[in-house]
Amino acid sequence: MHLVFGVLRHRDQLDFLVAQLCARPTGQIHPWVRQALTVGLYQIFFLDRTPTFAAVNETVEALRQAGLPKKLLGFTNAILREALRRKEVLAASIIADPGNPPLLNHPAWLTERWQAHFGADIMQAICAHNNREPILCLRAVHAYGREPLRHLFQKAGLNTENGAVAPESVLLPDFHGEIPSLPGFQDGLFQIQDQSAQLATYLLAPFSAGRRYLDCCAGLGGKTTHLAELVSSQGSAIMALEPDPGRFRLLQENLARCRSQTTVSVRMQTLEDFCRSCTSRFDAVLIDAPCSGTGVIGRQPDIRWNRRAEELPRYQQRQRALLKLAATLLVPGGILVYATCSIEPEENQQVVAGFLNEFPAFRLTDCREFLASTAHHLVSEGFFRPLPGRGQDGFFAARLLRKG
Ligand SMILES: C[S@@+](CC[C@H](N)C(=O)[O-])C[C@H]1O[C@@H](n2cnc3c(N)ncnc32)[C@H](O)[C@@H]1O
Repeated sequence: MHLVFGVLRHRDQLDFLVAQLCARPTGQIHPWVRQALTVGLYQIFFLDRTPTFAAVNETVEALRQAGLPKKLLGFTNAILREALRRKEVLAASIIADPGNPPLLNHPAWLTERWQAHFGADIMQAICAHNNREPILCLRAVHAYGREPLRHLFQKAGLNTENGAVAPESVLLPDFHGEIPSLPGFQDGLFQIQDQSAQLATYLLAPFSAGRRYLDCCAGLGGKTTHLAELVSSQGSAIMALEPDPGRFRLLQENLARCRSQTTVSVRMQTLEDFCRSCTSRFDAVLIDAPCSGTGVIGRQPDIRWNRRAEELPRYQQRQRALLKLAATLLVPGGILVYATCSIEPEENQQVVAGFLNEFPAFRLTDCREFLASTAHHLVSEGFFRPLPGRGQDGFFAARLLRKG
């Protein structure tokens, strides 16, 4: 997984190296050889824990096991050895080549739109962030607390940091192991959750007694479990929907691990199906909508290569439909939080603007009031919209109030 993700995070640079090292045009190289070369070159140029002879031998061996002819094995071997000979000069050329545009390892349609929306410097900072290995970010459960959790990790020899923006967040910058091996996992002392996602749940405030909450797109339950910790257990109830069977199973597991006192009911259902039979109304509804995921490309590096600009209107259409449905489930005075892990205005501000136009009974409230002061700089025009950065994913949330 590390090798595959690494290749996806450095694809432009690796393709550039292949082009420098092979006399024939890249398009004419056998596709398996080309892919194997990028995996070998990734280890040679970006990893210091793989001995170079192993990177060469294992790459050639992988192609041998795939049944490729000897001639192609020899070709691969020769290219990788040539890369070792010219490593220093080539390494310098992929970092900064003054005569050429920087190799950003993102498709042009994304870098061009980010440059247009945020300017060249921020676009390059987002790409640089997405090209680094992400830092593991956890949310300490409310009842246990962040400092005791850090203490527990420190006793196990783990290096930890407080996240800069979310009050319950703990970063583990050097940890690359199995999550269940972390102390406190089985006891439900933390959940894996990025800082931006952690902050989003606070927008569902108030958390007073006797309120009913609906999490329309619960996924693995990152926000559902957080909400279950934040709400008053006195008479409050949470309903969570997740139609995907695999995610639904993990949602149930995560809820069981979090051991909250609050009643959480779960349904393996779409919002559309739920609305058909639901007669109850809720005080707060969260719609964490399916989206392009351009805010989480650092964690899921394949997203940058798999998405297309033409897909954004389709996402928008679905998001508008889900938001409209969710709005029908609120009591007067209720709170509707719309969120995505996209940084594209089509999926965010445009969806909210279209909704407010169509539903004058709702108005936007300023997210700042509900977030810790450490996160106030992430709010603009009332929206919570952090860009990808250290220990923080790109995210969007709007808090809408149904007028009384
Ligand atoms: C962005 S993810 C949710 C992440 C989750 N809230 C969390 O905090 O971990 C969106 C989820 O919506 C679910 N989904 C997709 N279509 C849906 C629909 N029509 N109704 C309800 N959920 C849906 C997807 O299966 C996916 O798990």
